[in-house]
Amino acid sequence: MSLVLANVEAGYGGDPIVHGASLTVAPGETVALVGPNGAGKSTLLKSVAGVARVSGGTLTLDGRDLVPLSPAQRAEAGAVYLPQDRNIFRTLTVAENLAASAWGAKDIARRRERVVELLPTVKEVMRQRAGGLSGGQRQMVALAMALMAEPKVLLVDEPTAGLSPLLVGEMLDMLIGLARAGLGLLIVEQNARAALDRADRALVLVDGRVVRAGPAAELAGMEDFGQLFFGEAA
Ligand SMILES: Nc1ncnc2c1ncn2[C@@H]1O[C@H](COP(=O)(O)OP(=O)(O)OP(=O)(O)O)[C@@H](O)[C@H]1O
Repeated sequence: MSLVLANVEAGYGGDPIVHGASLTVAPGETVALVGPNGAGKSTLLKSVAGVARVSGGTLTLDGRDLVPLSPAQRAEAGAVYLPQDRNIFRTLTVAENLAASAWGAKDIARRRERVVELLPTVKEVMRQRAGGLSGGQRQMVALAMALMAEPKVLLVDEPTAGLSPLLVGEMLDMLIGLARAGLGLLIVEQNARAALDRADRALVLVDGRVVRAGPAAELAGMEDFGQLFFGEAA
């Protein structure tokens, strides 16, 4: 088991926002965090990344306690965070962007080859300036940049934000393809149905608490799905 959270309480220094969340992400597995706006999904993801504060419970990656580590140390340990608003350097080429995000690694060329194996379409835009790419291509480059850190588990916050409905599916399929290649994937996703259709397992967060957890396909079929997510009448 790669990433393990047990009874995690997390927030930003004031009252906790996430209360007692437990989850695991194994290599090769995709776990989706879904739930209504403001439920604490991003905060839970940030608590793994080291951007939000863990005030209770335990958080380990391959048995190593992540809580005392800085965000950079967590990335080095293998827990790599891809924030929703990840900046790419618009005036640099894609190749330069990838090199800049390899955390000073000495084996940049090898890492880049591995990233191209995982995301072959990146190769087509490698020499282009990032600022000239489409929104979907820029998302892909941001993902490729995160992969340059060689994550064991990738923490992705709303990867489909701002994408057209057609690209939502493509982006999620691409992410799940990465997980199948061996890394663990923890995704916060607004498009709950699209995520549940594809992920292996899922957790539904409401008011900072995990109210459902299980195989994604089972959660997709739950009777009170609409009520939980959209406040629809049962
Ligand atoms: N940096 C911060 N400092 C203090 N409170 C914050 C911070 N970021 C988020 N919050 C608060 O934490 C709560 C949960 O927000 P969070 O972004 O984790 O929810 P979410 O489920 O990801 O929602 P959304 O789907 O709208 O992004 C909200 O009340 C929000 O105002």
